[in-house]
Amino acid sequence: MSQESQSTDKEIQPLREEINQIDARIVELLDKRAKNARKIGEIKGKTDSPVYRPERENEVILMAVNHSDGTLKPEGISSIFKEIMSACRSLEKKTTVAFLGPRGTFSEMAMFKQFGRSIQGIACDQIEEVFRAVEAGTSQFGIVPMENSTEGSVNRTLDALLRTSLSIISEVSVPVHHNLLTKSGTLEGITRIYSHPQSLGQCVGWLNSNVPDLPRMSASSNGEAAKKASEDPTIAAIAGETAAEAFGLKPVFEHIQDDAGNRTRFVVLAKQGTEPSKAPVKDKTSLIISVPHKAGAIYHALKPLDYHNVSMTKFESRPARSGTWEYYFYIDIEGHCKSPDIIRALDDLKDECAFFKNLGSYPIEQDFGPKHNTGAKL
Ligand SMILES: O=C(O)C(=O)C[C@]1(C(=O)O)C=C[C@@H](O)C=C1
Repeated sequence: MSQESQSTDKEIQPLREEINQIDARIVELLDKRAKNARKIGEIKGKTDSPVYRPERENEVILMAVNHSDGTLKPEGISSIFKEIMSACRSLEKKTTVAFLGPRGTFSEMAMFKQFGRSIQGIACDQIEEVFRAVEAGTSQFGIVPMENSTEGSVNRTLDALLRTSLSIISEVSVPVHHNLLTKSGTLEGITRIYSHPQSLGQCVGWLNSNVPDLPRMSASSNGEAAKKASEDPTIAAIAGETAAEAFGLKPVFEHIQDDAGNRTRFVVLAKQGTEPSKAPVKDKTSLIISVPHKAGAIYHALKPLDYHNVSMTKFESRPARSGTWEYYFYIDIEGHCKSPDIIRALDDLKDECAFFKNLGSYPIEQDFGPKHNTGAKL
């Protein structure tokens, strides 16, 4: 060992010793925390109340972020606490989550971001299968893509939401970076490109400029496309890094999505509902409505929101498929459906609607940008 590295080691050693002591203390506290969670689980078991409480988890994360002196980044604290709560939750009850598989999809990434790693993921082939798994009780929760910042809404999810008896209980978004992947890491011998239609749409500009002659084929998921590419050297796939790792593919080109800030928002489905979040965490409520086929109907339907001072954060239409140019409107409003002002607004809104469905209330995803601080304390 050189003299230089000996002196570096001498300087590092006391800091490592201190880290060892801190880690021992952290583990003691984590065990103590886990024992409390286990007790909470026993109490919940007596009344059959839901173990997973997204509104409480958001509150815990927000308090932890605000307690920090800023040395650790908010997103770092958030992911540490997600994993702590995931491990604690697993002592209360095993968490099962259905997602759009196979492994390596952005749905899987969103699932781990929301629930942590101490869960059992159940890979489904189709979005509708995720709904069915939760409805049938094969899985406690399901996670489905709702909208993408480049391509807009995921229509199969919107259609399945119309029919389901499940509620939306939380939302989570992940950055979506696409790569062009092959077995060899080159385009030699490649005759076609597979991906999910949404992903092909998110990369259309890049594909037109760089590989205009390669036919684009639709796959049920990016993971499925990656699987195909791993089995056939004439196929390239558009998928993320995790799919590349899962199926042993190499990138030919990285970050080929047309928008560098490309993100997908996912929603979590369950049979259970949620309770209103504690301030400063805010809730939103998702609704589907249709209005009578007459002039000014949508204007009259939305008037109660204005009257009760309720903010609308999303408004989107989808054909009712009745062949009569009628539409379902997918609406998000701020607030929880159990809070008095929202109850009043929704009562008035229902009176104006031909169809009304409350998809559920859930905590608004927290954005841990660099300047984040809401004042909540541990
Ligand atoms: O507070 C609760 O209800 C708990 O069960 C504890 C806990 C946690 O680890 O903090 C675990 C699971 C829930 O989703 C929320 C929080």
